[in-house]
Amino acid sequence: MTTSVTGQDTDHDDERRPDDAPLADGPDEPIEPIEPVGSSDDYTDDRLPTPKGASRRLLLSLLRPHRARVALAAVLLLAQQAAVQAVPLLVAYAIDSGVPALRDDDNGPLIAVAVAYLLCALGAGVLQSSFILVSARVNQSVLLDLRGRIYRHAQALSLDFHDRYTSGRLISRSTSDVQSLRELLNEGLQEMLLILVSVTYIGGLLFYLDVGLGAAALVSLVPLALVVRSYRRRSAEKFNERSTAIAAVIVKFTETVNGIRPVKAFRREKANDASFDRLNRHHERLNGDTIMEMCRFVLFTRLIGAVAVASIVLWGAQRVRAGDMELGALAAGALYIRRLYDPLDRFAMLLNSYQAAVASLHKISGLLGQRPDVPEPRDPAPLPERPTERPGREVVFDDVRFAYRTGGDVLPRFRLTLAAGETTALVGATGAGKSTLAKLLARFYDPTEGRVLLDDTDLRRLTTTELRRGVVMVTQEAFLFSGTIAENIALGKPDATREEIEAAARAIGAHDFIEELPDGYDTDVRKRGGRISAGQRQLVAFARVLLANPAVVILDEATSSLDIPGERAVQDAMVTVLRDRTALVIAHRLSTVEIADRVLVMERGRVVEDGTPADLVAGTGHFSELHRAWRESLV
Ligand SMILES: Nc1ncnc2c1ncn2[C@@H]1O[C@H](COP(=O)(O)OP(=O)(O)OP(=O)(O)O)[C@@H](O)[C@H]1O
Repeated sequence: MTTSVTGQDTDHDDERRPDDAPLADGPDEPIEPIEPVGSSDDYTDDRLPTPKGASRRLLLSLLRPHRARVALAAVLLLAQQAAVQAVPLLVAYAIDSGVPALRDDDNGPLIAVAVAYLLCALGAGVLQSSFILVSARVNQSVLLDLRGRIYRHAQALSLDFHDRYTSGRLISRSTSDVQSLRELLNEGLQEMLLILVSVTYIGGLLFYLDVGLGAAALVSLVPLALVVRSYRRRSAEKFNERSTAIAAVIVKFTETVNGIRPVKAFRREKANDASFDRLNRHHERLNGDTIMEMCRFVLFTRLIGAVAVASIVLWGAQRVRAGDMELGALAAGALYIRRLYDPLDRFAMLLNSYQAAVASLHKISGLLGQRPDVPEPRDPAPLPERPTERPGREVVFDDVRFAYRTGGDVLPRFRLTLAAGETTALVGATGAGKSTLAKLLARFYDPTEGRVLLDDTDLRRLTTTELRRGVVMVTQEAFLFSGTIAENIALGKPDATREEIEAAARAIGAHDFIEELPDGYDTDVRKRGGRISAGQRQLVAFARVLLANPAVVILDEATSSLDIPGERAVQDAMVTVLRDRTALVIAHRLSTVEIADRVLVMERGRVVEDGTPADLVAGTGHFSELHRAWRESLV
């Protein structure tokens, strides 16, 4: 998708969006190459090449700023578990010492046990709430940071990436994938830690009560560990597939909503229903698979747990009878062993959310690992001062060759100079390479070979800010962002005053219609009454450019003709925008070509005719033919 100052998608998007083409290595990067994470990107299964350990590194980098809170949460958790796990010990003490003392009329030990119990229960409650509070703060910050990172990164990635990855997938990353991480962090991780800490405590306490009991419990954990391992392995793949499947559902949904006009125009509703239904069912089927895996896991762990508890209690009873163990120790031991196995069902659920989160984190880290094909320079060069005596800047395509990732050369090697301050019209059949040439000048892509120079400075050496100050592209259908008309114009210069905004609108001829809107410049473009026509949107986009005041402007003229009064207004505005700049116009109208200083006719990626409009009309080439046809169509 090609976005510009107007934020609009240029043509061809739909043809290039599909994920089905295998992608070759990225273009050469002569200046400051950044190692791409991977070269063969298979987007069909929604996975980007992710280096080993990337998810872990991502999680650590998210947690690092909250080290102190994480440490505090760990201490709170350890203390809370110490309080919780002291209870069976108190029971053992009550049975073995409290009850015999009571028989001797000494109720002191039992009262001590009761007080200790109360303190433990109270302490555990307070510690647990503090733990929840501290960890919730960490989780919130982590998720906030992660969503922000995804958004910033998505904006920073090149058009080439967006052409292939689709907006639906990006939405899926920042919604359902972040959500599954949220579920893990908010509930899953806390409980998992709780279980792990409690299992460690219980193990230690069982050994303390009786070495035999401890050893028996430890042995019973071996089959359990095997079952957990096998479940993790089997379900990991299922979760990955499920997360891919939900992304496909979201992709289909956003594609339909984004393309609702063609959907209706071509009566695609039924066909879309069918394919959406297929994707939806596929996702549900995978969901069912993950639930089956969990059922299997619960069944096995329950079985192992029941057998282990029964065997240990029977064996312990024998030892009590033989006088090898105190009754209190057996009672406490039985309580501990139950506590050891009780949370296992929960553990299965937690493993589920853990697996889902791992799959999501993997995908997110794959996305965040992508490097822009059009990177920021490490050694930026400033643009030279604009000489006052001449407007615009000189543009040179210096031995440029260009191929998209997916095919052969679209622009074979060429050299082209656009003189400062001149308006050049690009004409040619569809697919000739006009937009590609324009996109190279806007640095939406970098040349495969050669350089694009702006006043002798390679575009690759300009920072984004400097580049956008120097070159602005306006695409066919001006896109308005949510906000007011004034805000939309001010995109060209965020610190512009209201006077400057109005002056730009006046110069473009947009002031009158803006004043007639319900709230004038403060009309919200997404609200009722704020809807404006295609021609008016163009005018707003032109006012934006005028305010941005770039040295070079690239214009992709709308192919569809506007109504005549509208066209006149747009045409006049265009002349204003082009004045005193170097301009490259992908021209679809004769009137536009006629105001150009120079016309380039393109055919299969090459410039086949080059001259002033008058020269070319007088000649015998393609342009004179085109010109004749144009003239005839106007009669
Ligand atoms: N992102 C892309 N990935 C792969 N191929 C592309 C991409 N964009 C354009 N192409 C191909 O490059 C060639 C030139 O396309 P380009 O859009 O530059 O033509 P154009 O002259 O601007 O056409 P139109 O007048 O229809 O806009 C076409 O064959 C097109 O299919």
